[in-house]
Amino acid sequence: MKVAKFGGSSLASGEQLRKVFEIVVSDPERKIVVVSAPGKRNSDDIKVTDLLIEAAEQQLRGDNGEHLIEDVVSRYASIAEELDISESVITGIHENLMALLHADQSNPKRYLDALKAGGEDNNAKLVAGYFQSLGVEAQYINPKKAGLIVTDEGGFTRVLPESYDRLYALRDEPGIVVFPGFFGYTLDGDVLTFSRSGSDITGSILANGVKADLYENFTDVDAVYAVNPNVVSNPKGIRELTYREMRELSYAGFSVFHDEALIPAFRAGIPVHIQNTNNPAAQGTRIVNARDNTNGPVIGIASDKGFCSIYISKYLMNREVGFGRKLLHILEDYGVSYEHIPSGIDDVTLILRQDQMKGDAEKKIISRIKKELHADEVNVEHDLALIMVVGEGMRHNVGTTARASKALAEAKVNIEMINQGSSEVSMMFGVKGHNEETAIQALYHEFF
Ligand SMILES: Nc1ncnc2c1ncn2[C@@H]1O[C@H](COP(=O)(O)OP(=O)(O)O)[C@@H](O)[C@H]1O
Ligand SMILES: N[C@@H](CC(=O)OP(=O)(O)O)C(=O)O
Repeated sequence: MKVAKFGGSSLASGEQLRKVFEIVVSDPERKIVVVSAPGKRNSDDIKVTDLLIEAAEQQLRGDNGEHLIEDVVSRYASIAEELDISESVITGIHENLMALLHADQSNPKRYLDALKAGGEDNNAKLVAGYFQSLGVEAQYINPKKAGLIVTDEGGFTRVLPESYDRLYALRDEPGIVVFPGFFGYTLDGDVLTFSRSGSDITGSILANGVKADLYENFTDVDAVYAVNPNVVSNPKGIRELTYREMRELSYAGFSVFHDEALIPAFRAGIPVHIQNTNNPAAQGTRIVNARDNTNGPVIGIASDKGFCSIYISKYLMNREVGFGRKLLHILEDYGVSYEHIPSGIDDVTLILRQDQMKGDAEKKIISRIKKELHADEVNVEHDLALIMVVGEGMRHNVGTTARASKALAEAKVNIEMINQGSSEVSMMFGVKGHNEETAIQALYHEFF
C-alpha cells in the first residue's frame, strides 16, 4: 500500500487534477491520497492558503473578509467547471468557508487555523467528488473521523502518538481515501494546522499509521536537486539520499519537502519517493535509511536567510556553573528559541531566527544578558544567512571543510562563523545575507 501526497502546485487547476487522477489510478497500490489546497497556477498567482489567511486577518481586524472567500470559492469553481464536477460541491464549499469566516473569534489562533485548514478540507472533498464523477470508488475522510489527533503544547503542532494506531483502520476503508493535509484535531475537537507546507507532514503521519510500503510525495520538480534550482540553473538531481541528509537539507532551506515530515516515515522505516506530477516518468528522488556513499563527500547544499547572532564573551565562562542555563532562561522568558550555539572557552554565540525578536525584545534580552550574566562583551549581528553543506560521505572524507572555505574565500565571501554538526553529516557556514547566492554558487561549483 502507498500513500501519495500531492502538493498545491499539483492541484492548482483542472488540468493538474487530471494528471493527479491518472497517476493515482495507474497504480492500485495508491490507496491513500493526501491533498494540499490549490497552489499557484503561475508565479504571480496567490495560494488559496494565503487568501484564507488574509481573509481571517481582515475579519480579526474588524474588516470584511468576504470578498477573499469569494476569490477562494471561484478558484474551486473554475476547477469544478473545467472538470464538469457537480455545482452542488461548490455550493457546499461556499457555505463551509462562509461559516468558518463568521465563526467565533474569541480564540484568534484557533479561528485562524480553522479557516486556513478549510483550504485543504474543501479540496479533499472536491478531489473525491472528481474521482467519483469518473466512476472510481473514492471517499473524503476527515482527520477527526480518522483519529489524527494533535496538540500544540510547546508552541507548535505535533501529532499525538495514539493517532498512529487509529489511522491504521484507514487500510480497511473501501476504495481510495482522499485525506486533507495540513491539519489535525485536538482532543477537545479544535482544528490545529501544522506549519506552512505541512501537508507533507500529514502524508508522513498517514504513511506511518497505515504502515505503507512507500510514501510518495508528488510536486513540480523532477528531483530534489543538489542546490535550490532558483539559485543555480540546471543543478544536479539527487537520486537517493538518507533521512538524515534530507532532514538537514530541508531544515536549511530545501522547501521541496518539509523538514518535520521525515520523522514519522523514518520511525516506521518507510522510504519516501519525491516525484513530479508533471512528469511522473522521471526517476525522482528516494529518501532511504542508508545509501551508497561512493559519490563524494557532499550530496546537497542548502541555505536560508533571516538569522541573527548574539555573541557573548566572558572571561572564565567555561568554569561558571549554570551560565548556559541562565542564558537560555532569558531567551525562554521572551518565548525565543535558538537554532545553534557554537561555543569557545570564554565565548558563546546564539544563532536565532530574527523574526522572533518582536518589538523591543532584542533590546531587553541584550540588556539582561549584560546585567544578569555580567558579560564582558555582547554583540548582535543581523541579516545572516546560514549555509548547510550536507553529506553522509563527509565522515569518511578528509579536507571537506578546507575545500568549502577555500571556495568561499575565492568568491570573496567572508565566513562569519562555522559550525560542524555533531552528527558529522553537515557543516554550517554563517555569511552575510547579501552573500548567500554567491556563496551557494561557489560551493556548488566546488563540489559538483
Ligand atoms: N533543492 C531543491 N530541489 C528541488 N526543488 C527545490 C529545492 N529547493 C527549493 N525547491 C523548490 O521547491 C519547489 C517545490 O516545493 P513546493 O512549492 O512546496 O511544492 P508543492 O506545491 O508540491 O508542495 C520547487 O518548485 C522548487 O522551486
Ligand atoms: N496549503 C498549505 C499546506 C501545504 O502543504 O501546501 P503546499 O503543498 O502547497 O506546500 C500551505 O500553503 O502552507
